[in-house]
Amino acid sequence: MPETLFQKVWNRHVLSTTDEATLLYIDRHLVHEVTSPQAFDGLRLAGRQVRRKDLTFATIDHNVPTDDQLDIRDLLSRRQIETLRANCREFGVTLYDIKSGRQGIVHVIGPELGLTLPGTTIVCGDSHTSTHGAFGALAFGIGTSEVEHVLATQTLWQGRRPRSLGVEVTGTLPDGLEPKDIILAVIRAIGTGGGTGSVIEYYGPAIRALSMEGRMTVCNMSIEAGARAGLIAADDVTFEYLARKDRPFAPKGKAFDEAVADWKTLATDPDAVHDAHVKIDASALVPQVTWGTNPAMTVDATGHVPTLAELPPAQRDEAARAFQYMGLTPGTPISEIPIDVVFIGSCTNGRIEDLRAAAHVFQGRHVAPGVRALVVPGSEQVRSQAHAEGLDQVFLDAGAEWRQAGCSMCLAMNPDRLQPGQRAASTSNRNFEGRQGPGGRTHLVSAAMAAAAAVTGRFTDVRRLLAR
Ligand SMILES: CC(C)[C@H](C(=O)O)[C@@H](O)C(=O)O
Ligand code: SF4
Repeated sequence: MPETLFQKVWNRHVLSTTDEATLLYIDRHLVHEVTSPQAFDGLRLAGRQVRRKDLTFATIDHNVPTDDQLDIRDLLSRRQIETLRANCREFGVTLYDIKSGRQGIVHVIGPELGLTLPGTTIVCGDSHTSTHGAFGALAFGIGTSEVEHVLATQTLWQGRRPRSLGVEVTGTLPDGLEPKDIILAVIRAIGTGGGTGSVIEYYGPAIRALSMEGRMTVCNMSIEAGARAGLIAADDVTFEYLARKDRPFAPKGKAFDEAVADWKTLATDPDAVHDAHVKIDASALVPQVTWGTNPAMTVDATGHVPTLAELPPAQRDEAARAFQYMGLTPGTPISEIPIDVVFIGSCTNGRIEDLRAAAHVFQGRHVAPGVRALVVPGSEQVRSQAHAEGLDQVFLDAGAEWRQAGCSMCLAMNPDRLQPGQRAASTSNRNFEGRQGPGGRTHLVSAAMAAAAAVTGRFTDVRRLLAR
């Protein structure tokens, strides 16, 4: 019976099934400071240990300040960080702490460490765990009580097996466009509920042409389409990434070759069918900008804020609320919307290729007067790589702030926030009301588009800047 990649990985991990549920074996458990304290408390109360310390890895990302990581003034943040440290010590879990050289956003460091491997199951108390699916791993977010269950047993109960949604991306992504534009276009096409109950597999020539960084950007936002996870079959790009010498947990030598032979068997069989299928032509895309308060409220950078008449009746109420919250007049050209803040970072776009794309635009230009631009590497490794390439100097010369690693302004859980009413061009993944700070207004874009907004003070089709 032909199988999809998702079915193959799922089936490999089934330990037992009942009529309604399946017990899955978990290969890797990633942990951060926000969703783990109660899980460790639960273990302590029950007198249990972490079952597989060797498969459990923690870092600090959401609460860490990015101007000076060591200066944690917010009491709740400090307590959460100290609690994670104490829990990792007590339970013997490896922690990639601030200044370890390996700290960073959990979804950025997992792949860097070689923890994220094809065909594995990966969970974390965090919705954007879908990022790791870029390696052909079945990776998804879990709640805190499930974190406790995985800590104690290295297994996880799941309901019925999710459906498989095939998202085929054909053609070639035009110059100036980025993987972020692909995933925004996908969510725009299928809606924030388009992936509900499904695991999305992305495939097709435009996906094959992406680097691992780009594939992670795409899989990262699967959750914003309502999907349980996103997946891309591993190929030579994946194997090359995992073969690099700084991936301590990836198999080495003969074990690596054997693993590759196995990983190659995990692609979706030619005759396998997905439960549903969507096709997007990357060649026809232009840079994407969200205008509203969910990631499907997206338009072309060359377009305008929709008018109510242009929207289907079922979407009009939500749109009217979004116009108001976002302080936007329907019909306004996107290129006429001024911005106050630019945030380049997050587990969506805080990797080295994103910083390169931003630096390419910043090079020889300056942040527009009155605009604040933050560039925040997703990890300490990304930060040192950026230094090695001189990107930090490009950002600083352009008048942007060059920060330390963390979630930063992706969400308002640390000092990096929008002020009420401020409008941001942001490379992150969520734009609901207050996401980047109470009253803050978020427009999601690619790193190149964010940099273009920074230097022009408004949304500017980055292709116009690069064409000069
Ligand atoms: C804090 C955490 C639970 C949350 C998530 O699960 O996604 C955060 O990472 C986010 O992006 O909103
Ligand atoms: S960068 Fe943003 S989306 Fe990613 S884990 Fe941190 S808060 Fe969540």
